[in-house]
Amino acid sequence: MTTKALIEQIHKKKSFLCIGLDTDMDKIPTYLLSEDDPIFSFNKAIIDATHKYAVAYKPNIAFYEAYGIKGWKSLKKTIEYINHNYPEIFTIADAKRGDIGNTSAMYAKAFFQELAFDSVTVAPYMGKDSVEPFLEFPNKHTIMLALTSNEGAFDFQTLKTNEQELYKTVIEKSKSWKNSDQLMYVVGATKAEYLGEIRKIIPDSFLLVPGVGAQGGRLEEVCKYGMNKDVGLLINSSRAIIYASETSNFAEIAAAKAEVIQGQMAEQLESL
Ligand SMILES: O=C(O)c1cc(=O)[nH]c(=O)n1[C@@H]1O[C@H](COP(=O)(O)O)[C@@H](O)[C@H]1O
Repeated sequence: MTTKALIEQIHKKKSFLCIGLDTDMDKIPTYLLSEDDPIFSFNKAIIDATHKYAVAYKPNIAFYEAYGIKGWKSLKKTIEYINHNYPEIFTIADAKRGDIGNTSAMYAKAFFQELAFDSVTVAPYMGKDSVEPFLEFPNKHTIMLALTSNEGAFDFQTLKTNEQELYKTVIEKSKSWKNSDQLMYVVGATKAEYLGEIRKIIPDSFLLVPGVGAQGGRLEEVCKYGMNKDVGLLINSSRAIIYASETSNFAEIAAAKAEVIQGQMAEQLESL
């Protein structure tokens, strides 16, 4: 999907909500466990109920890998279901990959070709040649960890190297990489106060912002510092939406949660 198509969808739906499909067998309603593929059944119900309010879905690959072959099958069915039924939706494989070049090329093939995601998250620790293979795929996007939402972000990412914080150096360097216009960046909603500084380095890039809801990040603050003329934000919420209820009408309740967030996003878009 092109960035232009993503922006159009955001304006059409008045939403920049990404729903995280962190689907955990221990958390889904127990009556689903007797189904053939409980993870897919749960995802399908959530997607059908919430797609009006969301522009992106982000399955976190760990939640699928944890169940081995069955989990991979559920993941494949989920991405195929979205691509077939809701082709306007932007899809993110949250895999946090990155390795030496020929290995990264295989990760890229797995998520962009075999599974046909629009984007994949990568960790930048191994540098340029570990990220560039992901950037070889036209109209696919590579979402690089910049400043993450967790406490451990302060262990390395904010340490000063060459007079500035490491995360700033990482973002700056990545701008010189081949096809860097296909890069997006992860910035945690819990780090909203850093967004002003980040926007000075990458005013035009899209940011994936996880950490609202269960981790305590605030939508208004993220928009205040992070929004650009094209919106430039995909704000993710996983647990606070998909596990809003354990009852049989879990999908409706998830949709109601998503609708509230979409309403707040529509207000923010009015100020653009
Ligand atoms: O790359 C991510 O998506 C990510 C980066 C980050 O800094 N923090 C973060 O929470 N995430 C992911 O975003 C999701 C957040 O889930 P909730 O806290 O349940 O909304 C999880 O899938 C995390 O793995």
